[in-house]
Amino acid sequence: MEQKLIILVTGESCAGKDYCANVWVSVFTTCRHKSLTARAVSISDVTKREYVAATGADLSHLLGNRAYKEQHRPALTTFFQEQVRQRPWLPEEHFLNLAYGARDVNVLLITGMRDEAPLTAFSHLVPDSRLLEVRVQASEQTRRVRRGCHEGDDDGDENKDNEDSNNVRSNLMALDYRPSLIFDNDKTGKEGAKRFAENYLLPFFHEDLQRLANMVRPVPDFPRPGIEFRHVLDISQQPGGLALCASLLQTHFTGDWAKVDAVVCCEAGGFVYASALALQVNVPLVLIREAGKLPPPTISVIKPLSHISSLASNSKEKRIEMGRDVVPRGASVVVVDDVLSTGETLCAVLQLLDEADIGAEDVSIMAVAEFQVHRGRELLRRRGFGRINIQSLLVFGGA
Ligand SMILES: O=P(O)(O)OC[C@H]1O[C@H](OP(=O)(O)OP(=O)(O)O)[C@H](O)[C@@H]1O
Ligand SMILES: Nc1ncnc2[nH]cnc12
Repeated sequence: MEQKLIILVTGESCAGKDYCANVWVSVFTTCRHKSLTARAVSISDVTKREYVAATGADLSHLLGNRAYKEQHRPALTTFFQEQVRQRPWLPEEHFLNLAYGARDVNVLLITGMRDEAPLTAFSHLVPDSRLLEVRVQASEQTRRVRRGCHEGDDDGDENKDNEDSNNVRSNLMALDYRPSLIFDNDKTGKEGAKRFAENYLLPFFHEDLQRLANMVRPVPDFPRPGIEFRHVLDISQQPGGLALCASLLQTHFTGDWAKVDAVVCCEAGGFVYASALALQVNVPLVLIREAGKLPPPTISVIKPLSHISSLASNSKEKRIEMGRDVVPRGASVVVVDDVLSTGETLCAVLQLLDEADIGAEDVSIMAVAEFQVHRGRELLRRRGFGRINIQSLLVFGGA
């Protein structure tokens, strides 16, 4: 079976999360190039069921009747908070229950999420699936209108009171993390949502991406017993591999190449794909090397070992460097690497860019392959780089 795609559909109340999720289900299931199955579910329904079991409230009213739900909202919120206090792993449990329950479909869309940065919080739990967060946005005015006219249209969000009384949270700029994709849902009707899915969601099932994944062979017990190594660099050693990878990096980038001043990469793996991409998009490279290899003036930072290098070597860390004046201040850059696993390498690169006065707001990251189980995104967020757009062409499970 195809790799499963799990889409967390987030956004403010009445932005149209459930509406969009259902439109996107129909785009997947009616796709002419591929036979795909898809389902949308709300993660907050589980809490509602547990609330009903504990209080005797009416489930069907709670799921479908807005007025009834409004009446129960404060109690529901308190109930959920108390549940999480007693069982801190509840959000993870709920998420996993939905993921396991959807083993039969190619695409699972989850609405009703309350978690901050849910991709960072959950992706390691489903390391074999690709997890995306799509944030649905609409203006305050549109949301107010929708709240009035979508009688009975439940968007599964018990946190409405908090959100609506707090305009800071309602501003995407105020989010301290970056969703994978943002859909502007101000216009009425399905057309915009459909086009969005065709342009940004269906490409994850394109045969070229599958062809790229097939070029990465698994190598058992390397560099240590029990590790299934994925030879990501081997893509470049196969006929057409480098060109395919560069072209997918170019087309999957959600930013605008015309606004990118440099492609930044770190030796050795990063050099390979970044060079091919830079050639294709006609943007200069910025090369980060191990200390002592570049002529002065340089700036440098300590880089802890990557996950795979820490398995293969006894040393602890090294120093990496880049030319001090190669990136003009205020430039926009895309960092390209072959692998994202623990995120230590990317953190060091971002620190180096920071030293060069390139702020996180001017950086995007593209990795050829991500190993979600090592929680690289979580590390980046903890180190203050959570608002950077990170895109990975391939996602692999395993150690
Ligand atoms: O997220 P991380 O755990 O940091 O892993 C990712 C890094 O691992 C590999 O590099 P490595 O430092 O092993 O050296 P190489 O590129 O020379 O193979 C790869 O090229 C990435 O840069
Ligand atoms: N299994 C794996 N194969 C290749 N690179 C990795 N980095 C982290 N885990 C890896």
